[in-house]
Amino acid sequence: ESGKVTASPEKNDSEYLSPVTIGGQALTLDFDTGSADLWVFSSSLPAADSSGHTTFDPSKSSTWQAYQGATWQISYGDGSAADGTVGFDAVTIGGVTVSKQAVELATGVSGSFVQDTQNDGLVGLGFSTINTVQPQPQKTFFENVMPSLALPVFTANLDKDASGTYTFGAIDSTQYTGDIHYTPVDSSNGFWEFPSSSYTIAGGSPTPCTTCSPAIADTGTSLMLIDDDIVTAYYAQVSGSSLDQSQGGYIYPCSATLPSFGVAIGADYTATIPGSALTFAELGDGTCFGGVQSNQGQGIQIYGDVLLRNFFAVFDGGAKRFGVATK
Ligand SMILES: O=C(Cc1ccccc1)Nn1cnc2ccccc21
Repeated sequence: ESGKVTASPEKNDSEYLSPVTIGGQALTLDFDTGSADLWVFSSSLPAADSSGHTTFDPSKSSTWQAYQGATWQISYGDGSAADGTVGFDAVTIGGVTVSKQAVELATGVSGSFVQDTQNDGLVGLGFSTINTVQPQPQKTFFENVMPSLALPVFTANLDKDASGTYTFGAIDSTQYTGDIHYTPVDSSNGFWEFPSSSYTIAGGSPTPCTTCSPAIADTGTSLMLIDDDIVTAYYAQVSGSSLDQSQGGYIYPCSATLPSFGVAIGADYTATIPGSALTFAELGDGTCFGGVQSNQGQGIQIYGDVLLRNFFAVFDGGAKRFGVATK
């Protein structure tokens, strides 16, 4: 079997939201290859926290099974967090159903989730080694459905300021051009992680970097969070740019011409993003906030939506590989 769903961007393509049915209830969730918990705003949240969100009410699902005593708590790199209880229910995405998917009910969420009223929770599409359910980590939707998919893959075809597509179980050849360039994935940290040992700024042949951190493909991150020395070199080529503490990153005049930025996807391919696609947001006063920002020395580079929205991306759970193609 295979299925596809729309991925609709929030403002600035900060995240992409997709329709999911759980126990017959429709919610709008953020598919996140950078984590492995499927959690939803629940009817048990304080009303002040769930106001504006659609909540999942287990008492209204005839197929809900509580997982007595199980709990979860997650915190993300940006400081946001959520926690709660666990059960199992039928989860359907694009016509593809897992009948007993672990569904994590939020009884607590941090402020950024409360404010993001279009987002009713997340579908983690990383590896279940980082699932936070106790006493027993639970499998992701993709891990559960993989054996019944025509191909053990899902693809992300995200677009700039336009709706894209997630597809499970098929590689839709109408969604890309040319070859798909794959790299093996090391899933030992729970991410779709691969080496990224060269980069290019403003074109030309790639600069090798033996000290470059490995990278992860992360649909749940808005920006590209890159090793500090590379980011410094990039903005050195943007006239009028500066590191603005209050904004939390590099800004520049929106009239600036940004150089292209290319990053290695494994050993054989450089994914190059044109400068025109490297602004994340206009700040309203003629300055712009860059899509390329520092990873603050975290030892991992996070290739988020600023990269992914320019490519067709394949997450291959069968061969444990990640691939990109132009489109
Ligand atoms: O947290 C991050 C990005 C990040 C920021 C700073 C340091 C390290 C990583 N992404 N992310 C991935 N999945 C998420 C889900 C919610 C919020 C943020 C999420």
